[in-house]
Amino acid sequence: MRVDLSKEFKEKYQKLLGDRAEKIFQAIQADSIDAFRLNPLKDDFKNVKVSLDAPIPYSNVGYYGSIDGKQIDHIAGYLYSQEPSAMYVAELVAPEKNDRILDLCAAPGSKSTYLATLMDPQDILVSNEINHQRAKVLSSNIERMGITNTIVTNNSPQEFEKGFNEYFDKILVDAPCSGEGMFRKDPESVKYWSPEYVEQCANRQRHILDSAYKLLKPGGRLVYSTCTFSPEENEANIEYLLKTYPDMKLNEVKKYPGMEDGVPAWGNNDPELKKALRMFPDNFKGEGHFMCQLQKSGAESKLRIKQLKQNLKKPDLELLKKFAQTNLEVLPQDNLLRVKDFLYQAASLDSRFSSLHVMRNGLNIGEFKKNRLEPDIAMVLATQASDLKAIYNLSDEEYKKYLHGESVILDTQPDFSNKWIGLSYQNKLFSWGRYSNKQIKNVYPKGLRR
Ligand SMILES: C[S@@+](CC[C@H](N)C(=O)[O-])C[C@H]1O[C@@H](n2cnc3c(N)ncnc32)[C@H](O)[C@@H]1O
Repeated sequence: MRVDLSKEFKEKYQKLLGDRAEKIFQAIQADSIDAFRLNPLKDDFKNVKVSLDAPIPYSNVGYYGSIDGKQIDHIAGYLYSQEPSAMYVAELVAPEKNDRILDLCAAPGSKSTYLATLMDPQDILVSNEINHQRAKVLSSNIERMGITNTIVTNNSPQEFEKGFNEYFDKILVDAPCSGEGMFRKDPESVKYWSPEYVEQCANRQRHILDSAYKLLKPGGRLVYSTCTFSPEENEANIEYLLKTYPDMKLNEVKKYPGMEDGVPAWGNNDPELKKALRMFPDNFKGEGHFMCQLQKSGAESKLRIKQLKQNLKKPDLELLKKFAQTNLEVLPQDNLLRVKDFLYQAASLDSRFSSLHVMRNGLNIGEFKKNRLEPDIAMVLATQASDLKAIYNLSDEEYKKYLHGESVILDTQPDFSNKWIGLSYQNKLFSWGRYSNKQIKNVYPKGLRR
């Protein structure tokens, strides 16, 4: 589809880029570049039905090419579709052992799901999204990828300032922006563009950066990224940050072929701005992006952390034990938290999180119903086959029916005596099934059926 660039847009970039502008306008009319990532949280993560012939040079898990959202590799969380430029953002965050990381503008979750795979599973990722509907999508992507160390929250950046000042070692601000770098991927978005919209975005981004600064520990690292070209939302905002907070400095980052320096003339001519990184689609195999890594100076002060107690009462614990004895090889023991009727293995028990709108804290194990615990799909997606007592691998026909919401009638009577069965297709676990009398009852969540 042709991207209808406005006269104002073209004139702006002709002024900024001279002769190069025409090349970029042409690149915006070309096809966007598809890519995907593997999920190393799975033991057999390379066991996917998609070509791995074209690896992305700056990512250990990224490949050029497109995937089918209906294939089991996607449904079971082995694959995540993400355009190639965006993959470098998580690499710039570069998680380290014992980090507490905040992804402040996280939906639908492509950076968070990448970050989680670069982190030690014991360390905490807070994945926040201000918009409730988008936060639900984020939460379901975290679930699909089998991630267990993440707290998904639905708050504004300002709401974090009440309890989380100087709390995070690394913060990612993948800011809401005018999206100029994504015009060819989403040609409709060009309709929202205007100089006033760019200004509005820049203004909102500065507010988000003000909050992020407060939440960052001294010594901590902030990564700022946008998928837009505009100087106002990029170099000018970094210039604002450096001027407002003199303890913030830009770090040098590795630039692979096609990655370009930030443009000092698009800020206040500070040569430091060269340390930022730009990707233009005429010169880079990906969409248009800006990103940079900043560091806050100073030494970290000790924070007092009040831990919530595990709050599982004896009868709940008995139900969990009963469920685990029949269905699991391991009993979840640490960080058990009951929230209403739901049982979580919490990523964090820090009481601060009670002040936020938490949508998911770590692994959702299941829901207490009358006299039983019903496991949640999150558990099966985060589990390796060896952790389950019973698994049934569906045939092509059974899989189609199961995804559709039907139960599976078995010809034989397997040794499943009323168990929760891990269901797989092509040997990839993707759901629970409840076995009873030669039938596997369908418990696939309605929202995921197709
Ligand atoms: C570029 S998108 C994030 C993409 C995401 N990081 C990913 O990789 O999947 C920016 C997000 O910021 C959110 N947002 C909008 N206004 C915001 C605000 N004032 N503060 C924080 N986030 C905001 C949007 O809802 C949107 O989900």
